[in-house]
Amino acid sequence: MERLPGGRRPRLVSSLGLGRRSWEVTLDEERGRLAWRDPRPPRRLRENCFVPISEIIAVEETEFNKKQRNIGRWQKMAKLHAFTVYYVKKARNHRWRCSDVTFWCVEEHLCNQWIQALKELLEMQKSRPKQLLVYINPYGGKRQGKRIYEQKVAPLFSLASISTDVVITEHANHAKDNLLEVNIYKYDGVVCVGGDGMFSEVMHGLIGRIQKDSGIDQNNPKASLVQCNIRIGIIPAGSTDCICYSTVGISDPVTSALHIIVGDCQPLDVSSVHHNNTFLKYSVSLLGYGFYGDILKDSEKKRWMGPMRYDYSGFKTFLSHHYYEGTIAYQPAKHTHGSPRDKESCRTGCHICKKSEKQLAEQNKEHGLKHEGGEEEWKVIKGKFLAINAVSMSCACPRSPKGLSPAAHLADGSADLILVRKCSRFDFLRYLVRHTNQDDQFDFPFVDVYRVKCFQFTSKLSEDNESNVMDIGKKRFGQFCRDHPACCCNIVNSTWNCDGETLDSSAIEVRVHCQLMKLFARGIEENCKDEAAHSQSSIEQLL
Ligand SMILES: Nc1ncnc2c1ncn2[C@@H]1O[C@H](COP(=O)(O)OP(=O)(O)OP(=O)(O)O)[C@@H](O)[C@H]1O
Ligand SMILES: CCCCCCCCCCCCC/C=C/[C@@H](O)[C@H](CO)NC(C)=O
Ligand SMILES: [Ca+2]
Repeated sequence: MERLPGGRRPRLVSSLGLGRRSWEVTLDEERGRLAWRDPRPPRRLRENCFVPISEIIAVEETEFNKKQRNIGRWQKMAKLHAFTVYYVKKARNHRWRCSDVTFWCVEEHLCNQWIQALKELLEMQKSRPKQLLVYINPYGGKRQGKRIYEQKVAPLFSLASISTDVVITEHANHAKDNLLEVNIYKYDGVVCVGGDGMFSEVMHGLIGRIQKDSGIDQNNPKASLVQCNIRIGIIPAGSTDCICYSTVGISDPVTSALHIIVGDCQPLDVSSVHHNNTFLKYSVSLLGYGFYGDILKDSEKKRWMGPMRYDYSGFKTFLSHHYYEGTIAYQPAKHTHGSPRDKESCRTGCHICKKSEKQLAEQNKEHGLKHEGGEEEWKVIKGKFLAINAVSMSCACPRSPKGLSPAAHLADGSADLILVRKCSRFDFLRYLVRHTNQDDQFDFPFVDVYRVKCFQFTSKLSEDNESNVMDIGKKRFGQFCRDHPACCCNIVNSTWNCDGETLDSSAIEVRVHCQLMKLFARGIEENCKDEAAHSQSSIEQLL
């Protein structure tokens, strides 16, 4: 396409065949879309059909006769030339699918002009990945990771001309260790096929590698960590897939692959967890002590059950009704404008996360990598708790579509700290059930929620018994109590559930790092079936 003054491109408008009819097709670079309309539509179809260029997956020359149905006299009169545009079609519940439309014409030159113009525009989509490093956990979830990748994802990557290096993991920590060695900088992103645990591995590998290459000591809980700009894509094939669900709105491999192909980018908060100046773990979803820690600990022994293990251990843990005593100290997140009791949730283009992004940029400009603002007031809470949950995102998942904290933000630099105090089994059940319906799960006298930027937790046991000798006794006592399932006493420690991995230390120090990493996602889109998809479906009815 020739350029107009100022580098602008003209619109490319042609009359092209689509099905049996002739359509007016427009490639409008300024509006960023490919549109087609029937110049003489029946009354019920006076719509313009369009696809945003940013959601076109690929364009290919098409061998017309193989692909098309009989289009009547045109086919007999001349050799036809055709091209197919593959694009994202948005279905219900945030599901994306790859759809296609084939246009034809008699002139070869016109067909080539269209293919070239579309390819040039796709080349200009700079955020799209060209080379990806893929890790597949063959044992996650229902052990379908390899099949899902090969059958549903690889063909889409190949259609979009993305080249991949694929590693099928052979043991736990394979991906993490590998990321510390390989030349990660030649890739535009890393994809993990598996569940939250697999994502956590890849995230630890990437963040750890960036800190190592930048000379940052991860053991220092006050260090300002260096942001990781290599995006991670999640192809869900795990048991909970909470991180995928909370950032895309659905756990569906094809939808996630398409978000990777179009080059989406969603920044994500990451919490660091330390104990005594020793780095333990990073977390992006749930850090849970008590109920979720106990479920995880029990379910790890039942991995052979697959995703069902969480239901089994969940029921068992609910019946055991253990509570734990301890002290929590936290610093409120004063920089962010939202509250955990907001009615609005974090959605694509969220203005609260955008404000945090701006603040972060200003802060980095002023202070470089030096950590600031550590001396604000701490609030202290002591008590007996059934659950202590800190979530950096909503933690929505198929079991709980609004999540543990429905108004938590993906990238605002804060976590929601949820304290569920000792209450009756019946009340705790009411609290749990509210995760599955529209009622407010924070509207109970025994539940408190705070938006925090950091917190510390020490169990009563760690406070009381600090010496090694006492530690041995404590472990023995713990064993004793576990041997009597009917006992609900609080003299044992729970474990922390850190994004689905257990942490044995019950005294921890947690800090949220605003937007430390990025995903191939765009957050959850507002739940309306968009105009383009609507028009596309009417077109399909017509063809
Ligand atoms: N080849 C392997 N063999 C054994 N374990 C592996 C292998 N590859 C990865 N892992 C480990 O398996 C753990 C669980 O995997 P993954 O998260 O994919 O599935 P899941 O636990 O079923 O799902 P979720 O985390 O969503 O509940 C990860 O923590 C990862 O370290
Ligand atoms: C009787 C009805 C009870 C319904 C209880 C529903 C509550 C479900 C909430 C699930 C939240 C899961 C948060 C995600 C945690 C993940 O990090 C982790 C690893 O995948 N998964 C689990 C289960 O720990
Ligand atoms: Ca957050």
